[in-house]
Amino acid sequence: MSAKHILFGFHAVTVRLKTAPQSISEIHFEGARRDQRMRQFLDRAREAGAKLVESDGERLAALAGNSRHQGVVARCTAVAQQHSLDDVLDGVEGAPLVLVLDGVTDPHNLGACLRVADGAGAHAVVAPKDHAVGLNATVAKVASGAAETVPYLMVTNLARTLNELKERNIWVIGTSDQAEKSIYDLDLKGPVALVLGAEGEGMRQLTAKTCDELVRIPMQGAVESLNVSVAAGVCLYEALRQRGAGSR
Ligand SMILES: C[S@@+](CC[C@H](N)C(=O)[O-])C[C@H]1O[C@@H](n2cnc3c(N)ncnc32)[C@H](O)[C@@H]1O
Repeated sequence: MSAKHILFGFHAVTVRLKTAPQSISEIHFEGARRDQRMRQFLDRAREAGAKLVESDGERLAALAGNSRHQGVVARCTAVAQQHSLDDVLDGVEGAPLVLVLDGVTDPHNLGACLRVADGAGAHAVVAPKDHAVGLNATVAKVASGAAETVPYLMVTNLARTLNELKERNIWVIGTSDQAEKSIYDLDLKGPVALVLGAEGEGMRQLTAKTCDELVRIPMQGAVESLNVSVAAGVCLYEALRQRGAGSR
């Protein structure tokens, strides 16, 4: 029998409803929530044929293991992630926030990046297939659940994907400790993709050239750069702060 997993929050469960509805055995929802987002979610879940179980906030928190469930918790089986960029971005409400990792091969770093992406509410993490680590057990453990909640897209051609993001009016911002402009001088409230590079070399040249803009995180001490997951945290949380979600 396949292992049971818990998914929670509108985004994670909606993505799973779209990509693998058959993997969801039941969705527990907070009956007291009757707002438009919940009504739309329940309509979508019914359309997908999901079994719905009415519940309350306390029981949902026990099921999810925390209180950040937004009134929606799904019991499901694990599936291999098969998201497409279109699947993920079409379901986004508001301005997309995407993390792109060019050449992160250390599973601990990928796990930590997924974890911080989840924390900051990023809609997806994108990486090149031939230049990255996959979602292995170490990644999943370090990610602390975020490997299930954040869509991880491994793409064949990263530069092409960055151009597709631009076609969707997503501003592609590369990061490098050599860049002149500071991340704190950017307006990150609109649709953005933040591109980070590999542990040793940083972003590949073509990746950097494809970005709309390059920015640095100010460094005050003797070291030149931050660990990639720390840099991802700084950038994503600056976007979150600017979007006014920092006090939640
Ligand atoms: C360990 S750093 C690699 C440093 C490498 N020397 C370079 O040229 O980018 C890994 C990644 O974290 C991000 N990063 C780390 N420190 C940064 C900083 N101070 N400013 C901007 N990005 C930074 C960049 O995306 C970088 O490619």
